[in-house]
Amino acid sequence: MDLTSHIRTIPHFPKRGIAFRDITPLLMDPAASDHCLQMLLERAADLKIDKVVAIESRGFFFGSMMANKLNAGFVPIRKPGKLPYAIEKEFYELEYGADSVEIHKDGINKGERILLHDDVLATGGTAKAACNLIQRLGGEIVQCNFIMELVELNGREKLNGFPVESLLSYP
Ligand SMILES: O=P(O)(O)OC[C@H]1O[C@H](OP(=O)(O)OP(=O)(O)O)[C@H](O)[C@@H]1O
Ligand SMILES: Nc1ncnc2[nH]cnc12
Repeated sequence: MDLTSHIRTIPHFPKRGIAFRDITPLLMDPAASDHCLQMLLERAADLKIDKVVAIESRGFFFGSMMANKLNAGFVPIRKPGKLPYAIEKEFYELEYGADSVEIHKDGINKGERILLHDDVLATGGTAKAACNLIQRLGGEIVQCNFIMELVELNGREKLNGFPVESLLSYP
């Protein structure tokens, strides 16, 4: 199955010059979503994952599905001000703005094996900030896993030192 046919490109969203890669057609198609999930799981097979950590909001869809299938806990990394308990916070830049991300301090126990998931790896700013949070809490990042990477933005370089897997590559 060709997953790219379920990803829609919207020119100039959310800003002029950005080609937005939209996964909502993939989410609407159960067979394609299941195929995507199986491909993500294949890449995480035998890694003995304790927790899947996923990034708000588009990382939550397949992140929570993977956690369920891997019999792992699910931990959200959220935009600022959304998590109710004690947090760790990290600032980052992205392709079209700057922001910060937060995680609950009790989301990860020292030494736990972590799979980080998001839909898109672009500049890598968000994922790198997420990795910093995970490491601050003592988690071991065993894989950073994405549906797609936007190769020209070199996100992989920012995640230097972590194993990175993505299903699809876009310019
Ligand atoms: O590699 P980067 O340059 O950091 O960009 C990638 C991030 O940008 C998008 O999220 P966005 O901030 O648009 O939020 P959303 O998932 O809530 O739509 C995407 O889902 C990643 O989280
Ligand atoms: N071009 C893009 N499309 C979808 N999500 C993104 N996150 C960062 N850049 C993006």
